[in-house]
Amino acid sequence: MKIRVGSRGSKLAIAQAQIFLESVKEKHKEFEYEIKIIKTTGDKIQDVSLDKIGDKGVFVKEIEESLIEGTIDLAVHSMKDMPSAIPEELMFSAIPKREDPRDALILNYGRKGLDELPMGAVIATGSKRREYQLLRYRPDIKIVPIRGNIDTRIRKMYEQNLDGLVIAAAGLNRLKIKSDIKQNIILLDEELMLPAPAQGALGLEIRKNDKELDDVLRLVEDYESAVQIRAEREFLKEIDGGCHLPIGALCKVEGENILLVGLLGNEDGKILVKRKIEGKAEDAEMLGIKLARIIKGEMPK
Ligand SMILES: NCc1[nH]cc(CCC(=O)O)c1CC(=O)O
Repeated sequence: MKIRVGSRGSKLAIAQAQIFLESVKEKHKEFEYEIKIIKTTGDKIQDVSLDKIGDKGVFVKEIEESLIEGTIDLAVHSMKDMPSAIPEELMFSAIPKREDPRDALILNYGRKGLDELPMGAVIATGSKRREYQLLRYRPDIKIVPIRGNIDTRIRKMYEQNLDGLVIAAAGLNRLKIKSDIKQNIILLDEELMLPAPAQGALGLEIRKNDKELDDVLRLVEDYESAVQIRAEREFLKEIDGGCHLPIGALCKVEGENILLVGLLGNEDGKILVKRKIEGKAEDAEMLGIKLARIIKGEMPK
């Protein structure tokens, strides 16, 4: 079978589609694919901050239209960029093994670590979740906004002589970006920096009626990743926040049990509520909803 796969044109989008598709080929010898690049609204508008151009849908709308029209059969997305609701005609297939969910800090030349940064050091991020959690740990740090794909962000760090940049470890790993003489990459512990719901996971979007493709993709399902994503995405959906609020979630699986940590803050970051819940893996969705309700109940009106 030959599958037409839609992907955004960024290096990261193409790399993660290829890495994933090669892993399917290993399990299913007859599997063949071609990648079609689709330019989304989010890719076209590069100079506007994301909270101003609308919801998460800006990176997926054109790709979903191609799926529905039938010009592609599969879209490989970063699950964390996916809105809670997808079109009726479509569904997510299997959840493959998740990359490292943590955030990483890329430090410019000579900077040793977060604790060693001088007072008033300048760190770039466009995410409220990253900004406010970093400020909790180091209130003296100055946060500046940044946009663009991973290479562009790193280039801007050098050009503007910033001290560092927060970015998803998954993206760095997939693009094989490592520490070197010019930059030092450190992973941020989830205690300090709770990741975005589903960070590091892929969302495999297909047509609901494409049973044949769904069966093939099920070969690469990863049980633990699937449970984590169910809990974290259900938490996100119930929080119903939008990208102007800091929202984080991370689920850990221990056999049949899970531990889910969730975070919600207000717009200016003065309030950050972080709580956890434990239970059975089979109740992942319900626990996500329950935790979201607990946290929302603690937010001042
Ligand atoms: N928001 C953009 C985006 N979408 C997915 C990733 C990284 C890969 C992933 O989390 O799956 C990134 C870059 C980042 O957040 O630093």
